[in-house]
Amino acid sequence: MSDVLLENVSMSYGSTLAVDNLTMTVSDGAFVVLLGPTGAGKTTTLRLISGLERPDAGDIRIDGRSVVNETPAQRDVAMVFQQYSLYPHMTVRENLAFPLRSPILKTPEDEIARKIREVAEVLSIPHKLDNKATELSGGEMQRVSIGRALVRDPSIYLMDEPLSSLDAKLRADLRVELKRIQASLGATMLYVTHDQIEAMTMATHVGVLDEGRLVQFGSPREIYEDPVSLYVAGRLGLPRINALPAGVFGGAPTEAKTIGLRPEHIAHGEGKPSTVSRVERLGDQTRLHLQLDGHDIVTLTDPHTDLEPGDTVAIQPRNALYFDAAGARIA
Ligand SMILES: Nc1ncnc2c1ncn2[C@@H]1O[C@H](COP(=O)(O)OP(=O)(O)OP(=O)(O)O)[C@@H](O)[C@H]1O
Repeated sequence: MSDVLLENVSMSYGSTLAVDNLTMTVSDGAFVVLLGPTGAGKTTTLRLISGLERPDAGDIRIDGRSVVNETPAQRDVAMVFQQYSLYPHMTVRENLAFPLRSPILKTPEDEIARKIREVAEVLSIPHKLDNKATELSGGEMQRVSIGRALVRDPSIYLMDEPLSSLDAKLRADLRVELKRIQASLGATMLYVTHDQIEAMTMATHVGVLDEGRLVQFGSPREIYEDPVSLYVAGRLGLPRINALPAGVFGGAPTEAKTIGLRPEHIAHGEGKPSTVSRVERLGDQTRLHLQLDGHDIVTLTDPHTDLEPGDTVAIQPRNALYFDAAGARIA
């Protein structure tokens, strides 16, 4: 596996600047998750590294070697797309073997057989190896797509929401399995997801993109606890961080325009009276929707709470984050 470095990389589609002067290192063995809303440039970043797109400016290095003039095959990256992309006329076994038989890798047949067995086991598809790709369910096809990357030992795995089309149980199982495989292989991974749990549990580092720019890079915990802006604070955490006018509870720094309160950073029992507007019981947690001076707030409460809409709850902030008028963090 390898270090992958993007250095001042920019790329436009026509007049749309998709990636804007992006500098980022994916270190050997790191699991980097890219976060950002739709259109932020996540997929384009993966396509630039894989060689499916060429940067207009900047350099991309794999293990110190500039790869911008190399073909995707020469770069030796493995990409998994959100939508499976299998060869429909081939069996699962042939699909998995395909990348290993490339003229560049030329893997011996006994090793191909061993790798296919291993990967099929991990992905729970050994009984499907002789099926045609078209004879699989959507979830099975996506597992084969992931398997096609995992049979290889590329310089980096690039995965674009690989689990998003799977059902909840399979997604949870494969999340744990992918993380285990990555850690045990010491694989370098760049992974796009909108899933909060995947980002928090799989990533060693999170990169937050905003309109093609990297606005923060750090451990999931840093991004969650110490965001540089309101935009970054809104990318991690479910329910999302509450953003309210800075003065609602008093005591805000003078420059502050907005107070950011994560659901778990709202203490109940003392402070300003708020009105319960909705109680959402999710089983393991109960979300409390509150109204305070005309603002909606979402917080968490005891799963067995007796609170009902119309009740009054006194609340006060604990560990608030403050942001200025431009959304930059000031405290
Ligand atoms: N083939 C294309 N032609 C023209 N514009 C494109 C093309 N692909 C992407 N774009 C534009 O480039 C920008 C970045 O797109 P990109 O797909 O990288 O975003 P993303 O963060 O991956 O979004 P999503 O979460 O929806 O996948 C967007 O404004 C998008 O509309």
